[in-house]
Amino acid sequence: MTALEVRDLHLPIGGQEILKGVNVTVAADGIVCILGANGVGKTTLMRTIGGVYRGAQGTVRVDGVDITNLPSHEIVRAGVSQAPEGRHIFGSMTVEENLRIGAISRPPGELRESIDRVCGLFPILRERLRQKGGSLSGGEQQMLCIGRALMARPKLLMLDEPSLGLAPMVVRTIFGLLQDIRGSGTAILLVEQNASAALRIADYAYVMEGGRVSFEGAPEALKADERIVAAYLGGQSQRHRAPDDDARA
Ligand SMILES: Nc1ncnc2c1ncn2[C@@H]1O[C@H](COP(=O)(O)OP(=O)(O)OP(=O)(O)O)[C@@H](O)[C@H]1O
Repeated sequence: MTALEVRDLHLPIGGQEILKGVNVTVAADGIVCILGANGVGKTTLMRTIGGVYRGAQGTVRVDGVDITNLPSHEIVRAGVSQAPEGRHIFGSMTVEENLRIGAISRPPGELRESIDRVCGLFPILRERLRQKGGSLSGGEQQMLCIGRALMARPKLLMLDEPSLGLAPMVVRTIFGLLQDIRGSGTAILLVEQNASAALRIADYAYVMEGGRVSFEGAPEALKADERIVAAYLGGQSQRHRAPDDDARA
């Protein structure tokens, strides 16, 4: 089963084609990452899938259902949630109120159980439920952002740069939790500048350049490609690594 199938997706903005025929697939239990330099269309791809940008050509299917160009609230109902870049937590609202906003598309009777599920994944949020969102640390705010997206019980969770501005240890914790989320039945599409961290948890990756996918494959294939390593992984390809390099990383 596929959680997401994007076929030949084109998106014009202001007369300029920003997405130029993108194909991406995420399996129902998959973690897929999208790498690429600034301005190549990664965020635009997520926003087009999520219905923030409309007027696309091509198709976007979620769990087999065509959601191309639907309004974003219908796309949330179809099973797609986003944790956007910059987190966009409501700082003057409590953690619980932030979580409730994420459940707006769901029946009210589910609310308590959904909060429990999210707090099961992120126990620190349970301790902070009555605190204001703005009082949380950066890592906790990222957890709240992901938790809020999970309140909609998505089939597909899209994350845009979740590691941005976070210490390496916090990134490790959050990326570990993404593996738990996948294990709980939600597929993940991850846009990430921190390619090393993303490739550690992804099953498959796409590299975008100029609005197109320029390379795709399993993480091992990316790590073995000298051009990809030089551009995104800042060092030697796996073929040239010393045996103990991974232990030091
Ligand atoms: N609303 C918009 N209006 C005009 N141009 C836009 C708009 N959204 C995106 N673009 C342009 O589309 C291109 C791709 O932007 P996008 O934000 O998708 O890149 P990105 O790969 O996510 O990079 P970054 O990591 O810097 O966010 C850029 O040239 C950007 O200026």
